[in-house]
Parts: sequence; structure tokens; C-alpha cells
Amino acid sequence: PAAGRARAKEQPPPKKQQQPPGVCLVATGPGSVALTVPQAKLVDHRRGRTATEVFDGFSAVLPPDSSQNDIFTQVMNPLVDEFLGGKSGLLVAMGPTGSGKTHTVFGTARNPGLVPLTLQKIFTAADESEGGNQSPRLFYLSMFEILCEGKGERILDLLSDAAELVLQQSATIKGLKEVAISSAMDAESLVSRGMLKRSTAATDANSESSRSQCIITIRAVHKTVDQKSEHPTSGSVLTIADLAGAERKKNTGNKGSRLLESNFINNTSMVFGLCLRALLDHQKNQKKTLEKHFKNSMLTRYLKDYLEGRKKMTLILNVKPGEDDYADTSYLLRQASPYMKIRYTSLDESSDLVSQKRTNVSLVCQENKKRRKVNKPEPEVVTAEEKELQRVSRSEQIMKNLFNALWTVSKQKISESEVAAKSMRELLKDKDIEILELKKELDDLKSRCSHVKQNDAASIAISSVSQTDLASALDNVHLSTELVQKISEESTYSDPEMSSAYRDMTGLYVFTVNMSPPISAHSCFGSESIFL
Ligand SMILES: Nc1ncnc2c1ncn2[C@@H]1O[C@H](COP(=O)(O)OP(=O)(O)OP(=O)(O)O)[C@@H](O)[C@H]1O
Repeated sequence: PAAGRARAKEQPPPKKQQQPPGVCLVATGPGSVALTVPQAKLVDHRRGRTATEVFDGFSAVLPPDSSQNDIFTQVMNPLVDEFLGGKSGLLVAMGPTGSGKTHTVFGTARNPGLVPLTLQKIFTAADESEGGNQSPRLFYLSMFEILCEGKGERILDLLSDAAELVLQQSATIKGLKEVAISSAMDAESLVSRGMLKRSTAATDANSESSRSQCIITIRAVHKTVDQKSEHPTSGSVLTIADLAGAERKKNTGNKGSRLLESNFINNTSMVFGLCLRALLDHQKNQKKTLEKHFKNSMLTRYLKDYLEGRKKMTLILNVKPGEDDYADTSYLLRQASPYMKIRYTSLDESSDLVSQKRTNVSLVCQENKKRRKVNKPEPEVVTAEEKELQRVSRSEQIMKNLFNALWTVSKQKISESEVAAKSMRELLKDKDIEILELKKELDDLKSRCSHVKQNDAASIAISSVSQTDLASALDNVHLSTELVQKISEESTYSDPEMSSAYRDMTGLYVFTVNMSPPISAHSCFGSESIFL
């Protein structure tokens, strides 16, 4: 990794890139990209013109030829440094199916991704600090996935065969195995074994598509703290989440249970997005209460502290720049680019202390419980059937909340589209009236011309002026029609079923959205614009 970082620094500064053929997205600066509507998607009379939208403010834009080391240096390194300094952090890779999220996060044996590079850095730093003033640290690794089961969600431990894992109110997972790791190699082989257990399946969009949200946590504990405990729960935590990519039914060809999975994946992505949008809205207007969308999926319940802005999070947006991928790329950029404005102004600096306190409190409670147990009658035995019933009703409640949230959002979007369509219709009416008036004027002029034959030259000039006006009015009508079409396209995307649908892509792009408190220029979001 050290050599990789050095190479990355030696690269020349970014230059404005030309748009190669077949590509709809190019980097235009250290933190900006330009997205051009493919000619095939333009309505006939607009062909030949270009319609380009610029998205900027990203903390880094990494083109398809960036190495894994480049991405690690730009995206992960700051989080790892903070983690080693005692602060928790989260990295989330999101984007449509087949855009390279799993490749970026895990990589391959030859081309290791963010997780192996992180482990290497952690143990290199631990070796270097050995013998220094710092007390030695222990590291623990856990790995699990959240997947769709029937109509509900389930957590599966990827490092053990534990059957029932339960996400508790405190956003901790009961029954999850944490394995002590003592070297990068041990940890990497543990992760590789976990990956073999992860749910994947071939779809038309990706031959090895992830069917679950995969989460890895690395916990650092000072040896002096919790030394006697076999599974210490305090310390800073570095969490890396590889989300399953949102997908469109017609591109994946999913049917039956695969389609159910697909809906689950799309819904989780949507709830994740809703949480970030709510955080942004709340930050823009502190009077607005922070909507509790996180309750609507297991992933967001687990990541609550990050989604409510109490701990630092970095997002990687993976996209493919091909023209065929325009719809997905445009949808993701429009949806996610506002998240760059999220600021962690009220970062809970003592969040790790809080989590430690929370642990302590729960330990105290357990001790009290034990003491009370002596006088208490035996607790009622809960049968497996009752447990199953409880689980099903929990899942039903989650799905109900989720659909309520989706329904609210779609209603809002539909009403927005209706208002826009109404104003377009009014505009069209005005244009129709204008055209009628111009036609009348033209007819009038023509009739006058026929009477005043001696002024032939002048009449031709007048009539040609009027015809120009008419042509421009007609052009406006075309533009208005196109606007209506665009709005109706956007309202299609607003439809939850459609919005959660994506298409396959070719070629890869990686953006990072680094959210951090604006305390200094270094940590201010978007100010560290880097481009390789
Ligand atoms: N930078 C890259 N270099 C080479 N191959 C890549 C790169 N990124 C992705 N790929 C390949 O593209 C394919 C799709 O990538 P990957 O499975 O990582 O996508 P994904 O976004 O995780 O998809 P899903 O959400 O469906 O799981 C894989 O075969 C992967 O090896």
C-alpha cells in the first residue's frame, strides 16, 4: 500500500477530459463529472445538440483505470487513520448491479480491494507501534449479511453457523461471532471463507450478483481494557458495507424468489437513501424533525448512528459510464449527489465512549437480572413456534413500515409531477394562442400583399419575418412537448417500482462522497478534492 500511495501522489494533476464515443460520463475536474444524454435518447428534432448536466462537489472522482490502491488511498486511508486513532467510521459502497462494488470492497487475490488493504494497513501500524508508548491493541473481526427470507429479513453470520441472529434495540447483533485476528493474512483468509458463504446468484446483469447486504466490522480494543473478557464489545469500530446493487427487472431477468430478493435489495437501497435525504433535510432546517426512516430496514437500523449523523460515514458511488448505462447513472447521480452536502457538525466525539457506556449499562443490567433471578420464578419457556411467530410479526411490521414510507414518497413525487405537468399544459395553451395570433397576422399580411402588388419586395420581407416568428413559436412548442416528456420520464423514476429498477452497464467509474465535519479545511467535505 505504501508504494501505491507514493505512485498515486506522483500522478499529474487532472485535466478536462474529452468524451470518448459510447460514453455518457466524463470527469471534468477533481470533484466533478459531466453526464451527457446519449443522442439516441434525444427526441428527433433535438438530435445533433448536446444536453449535458454537471454534478460536482465530490471529494474524489476516480476513473475506470484507477487502481485499487488509488481508491484505498483516496477513500479508505483517512477512515483507517481515524479508526487507529480511536474513532469509529463507516464506508458504504453503493450503486447499480454490476458496477463493481464487491470488486472495489473485496477485490481479488491478485488485486486486493479495500478490506484486505485495510487489514494490511492496520497490522502494519500495529507492528510499528509495538514497543512504543501506546498500549498494545487487540483486533476482532465479524462478518455478516442481511438477506431476504420469504417476506422478511434475516441476518446470517458469515463466520459461523449460528442459526438465529437477532438485531437488538441497541443496534448490536445478538449471537454474532467476533473472531480475534492477529495478522492481516489470518484475517484475509477469514474474510475469504466468509465470502464463500455469502449469497450470490447469476442474473442477466451480473454473473455473480450479490443477493445480500454484506457488512464487515473490525473492532480495536486496548489490551488493558476488557482484557479478561473473551468478547469485548467496547473500542472503536470500522465498518465496511458492500450493498447489493439496485436492479431493474427487465435487465436482470429475475423471476420468482429472485424477484422477491430483487425487491428487497431495491427497497433497502431506497430506505438507505431516504435516511440520508432526511438527515440532509434536517440539517438544512433544524426545526424539521429527523424522520425515522431507519426503522424500515435492518441495514438502516444497524447503521442508525451513522444515518443520524453521530458518526462519520464515507460513501462510494460506483457507476458505469457507458451510454447504455445512462438511465442508471443519471438516476444514481441525481439521487445521491445532494448527500455530499451532509455535514457532521454535531459529531458525537465520545460516541465510542457512549457505546462503551451502553455496554457497561447492559452488563450491569445483566448482573442485576442475575441477582433478581434468585427470587424470581422460572421464566416461561418460549416454544420454537412462538419464537417463529414473533419473528414473522416483526418482519411484517418492518415491511408495513417500509411500504408506508414508499407510499408517502411516491404520493409526494406524483403530486410534484402533476403540478409540473399542469404548468406545462398551461404553457402549451399560451403557445397555441400565440401561434393562432401569428397565423392570423400572417394571413392578414398575405391578403394585404396581394392587394398592394407594387410593393412586392416589401411584402415578401414582412411575410418572411412573420414566418420566422411562426417557426420559432413552433420550435417552442416542440421544446415544451419535450419538457412534458422529460417530466413524465422523471415521474416514472419516482415510481418506487421503477425507481428501484436499474440496468446493466459496461465500464466502471467510482465516486466518493466523503462526509465529514467542516471543522478544518482538511476534514471539510468536498474541500479535499482529489482526482487520479
Ligand atoms: N475495476 C474492475 N476491474 C476489473 N473487473 C471489474 C472491476 N470492477 C468490477 N469488475 C468485474 O465486473 C463484474 C461485476 O462486478 P461486481 O460483482 O463487483 O459488481 P457489483 O456492483 O458488486 O454487483 P452486484 O450489486 O450485482 O453484486 C465482476 O465480474 C467483477 O470482477
